Amino acid sequence: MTTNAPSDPRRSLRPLSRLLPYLLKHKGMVLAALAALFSAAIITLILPAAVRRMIDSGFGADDPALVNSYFAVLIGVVCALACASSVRYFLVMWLGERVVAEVRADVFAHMTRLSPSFYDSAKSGEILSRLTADTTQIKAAFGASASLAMRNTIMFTGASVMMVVTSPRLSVIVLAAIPIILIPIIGFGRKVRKRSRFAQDMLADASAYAGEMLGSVRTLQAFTHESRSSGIYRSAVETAFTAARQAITARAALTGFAILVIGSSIVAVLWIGASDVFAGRMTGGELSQFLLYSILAAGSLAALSEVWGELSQAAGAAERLSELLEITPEIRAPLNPIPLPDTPRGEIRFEDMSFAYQAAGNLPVVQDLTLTIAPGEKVAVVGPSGAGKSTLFSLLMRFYDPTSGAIRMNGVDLRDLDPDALRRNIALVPQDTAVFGASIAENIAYGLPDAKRQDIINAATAALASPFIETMTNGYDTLVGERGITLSGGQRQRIAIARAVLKQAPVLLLDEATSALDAESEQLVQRALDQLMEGRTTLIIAHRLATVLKADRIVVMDEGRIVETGTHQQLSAAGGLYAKLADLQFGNGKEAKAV
Ligand SMILES: Nc1ncnc2c1ncn2[C@@H]1O[C@H](COP(=O)(O)OP(=O)(O)OP(=O)(O)O)[C@@H](O)[C@H]1O
Repeated sequence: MTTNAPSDPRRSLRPLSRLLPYLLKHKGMVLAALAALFSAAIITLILPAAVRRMIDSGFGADDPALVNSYFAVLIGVVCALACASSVRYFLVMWLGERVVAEVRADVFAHMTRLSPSFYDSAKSGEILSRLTADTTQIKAAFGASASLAMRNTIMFTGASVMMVVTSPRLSVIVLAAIPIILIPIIGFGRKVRKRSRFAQDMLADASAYAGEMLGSVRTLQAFTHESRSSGIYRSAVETAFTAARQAITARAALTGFAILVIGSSIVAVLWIGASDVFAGRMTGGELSQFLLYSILAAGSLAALSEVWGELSQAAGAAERLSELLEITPEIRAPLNPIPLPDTPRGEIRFEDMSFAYQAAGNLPVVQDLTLTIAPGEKVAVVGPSGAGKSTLFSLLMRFYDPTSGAIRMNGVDLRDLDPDALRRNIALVPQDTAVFGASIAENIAYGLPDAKRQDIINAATAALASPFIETMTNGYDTLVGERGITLSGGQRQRIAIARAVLKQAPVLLLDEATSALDAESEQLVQRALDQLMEGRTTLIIAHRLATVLKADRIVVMDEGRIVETGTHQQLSAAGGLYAKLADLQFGNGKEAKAV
């Protein structure tokens, strides 16, 4: 995956424009926020002028009544400022939260649609870090930094103009200090950005590592890997800390420098201004007004330097998210998909098909495979480990497209079908059953969330899962741990079979569906599966040949090719690979006949 390389020069804020459509969905709120932003800035800019008039006309004229009325107006101005600022804060933060909620939901929805080939090489921990850490940065940018940037730009421009209007002479001193501050800000800022991006990359890697390790905590402990894992994580976190420390050092130096230059220029202004007041070249009120404007201008400039760093970090985050959103799923529905009939017959044809996984360097895994499976036929696929059996199932589900040749269902090339429609017609019992941290009933109804409770119970009964479910504290409403950790392998497998029973699809794919069951349960579940297979096109992968004896046909695969086909008797008699496998398991096939 192309990720956030620290050397990547992401200085521009352009990636943030990718988020504009999200903002534009809430035009009313954006306009209201801008109005509040401008009002607050303008009111703040009015304040110094009001102070000057109060000093010059009130104190200067020695008129307490005037001073009182000025104070009353000032309180009104402060109230308006308070209202505008709190409305601004609410609207801007609301927009930040809203945009991020929508970006997160869109990125997740997009990720669920990416083909399995993407996940063959992607790190899920790293993607999670983008979904959480990067979106949080964007929230900060939209919620606070963008509004701060706008507010401070308005304030800086307004205060600078007002300074020149108030005293062009003193303005020269303050404005001369600006380049002295800006030049190091740009230099330091670049360093800050580079180091903090690096710190984030290291943290993302560390989170990916932590996610993987904690997800397999039993293996970690079984192999006493605790200290090593902790050490690896600690050193990643330490590297992130070092990078963050360098960024902080640069930022601290920058802050000190900015305060020194700004403070000195203000003192200089005050000094020169005071002598101007003594000499009668300006009034005390004018000096106060100028001073307040220069403090506002300096404060805005300092805030802008800080915000700039945050905005460019957010731009980096937006870019990382855009990268994810720009990945197009390899498997997509065609523009005009051919509809499958309401009750498809379930005929499957592999036509001179070859396939290679990109992630495995395009080495052919299935080669020149031709096979037709009639509707309702039960075909067993056997062969040594790594022969390409599960890959056939993945291709049938259209998780991948063949490199050459075609696969057809009811005569239609899978690439001409909508993948959703295709998958609705296939029930898969995979090798590694995925059970989720939800209730047992929700897990069984995973493919059919609207299923009736009675249908769920019937499916569980058929899959022989009801006896263990009924002994659980809350029966079908019992929550299972994350990834079904609180269930045994056999229990998980029965949940998967119940799922397939509930789905009632015309094509059934069983990949080692009973491998985790004890002999007795296997026989019972097998009976349930026999019933389920009735009238359905079924492909069965099984290492235990006892499971495949009842198949209408057995296909033997080796190194991605079909090497034999026939019934158990025919293949045992042929003396090929199947006979060898059967011999190893049954001893001359004698016991096989007994099964
Ligand atoms: N997602 C993947 N990315 C890259 N290579 C893969 C992927 N899945 C499987 N392979 C490779 O493809 C080959 C066939 O794997 P497959 O799982 O289809 O074999 P199998 O016959 O089902 O094996 P088993 O009986 O052990 O399940 C193997 O060499 C495997 O390493």
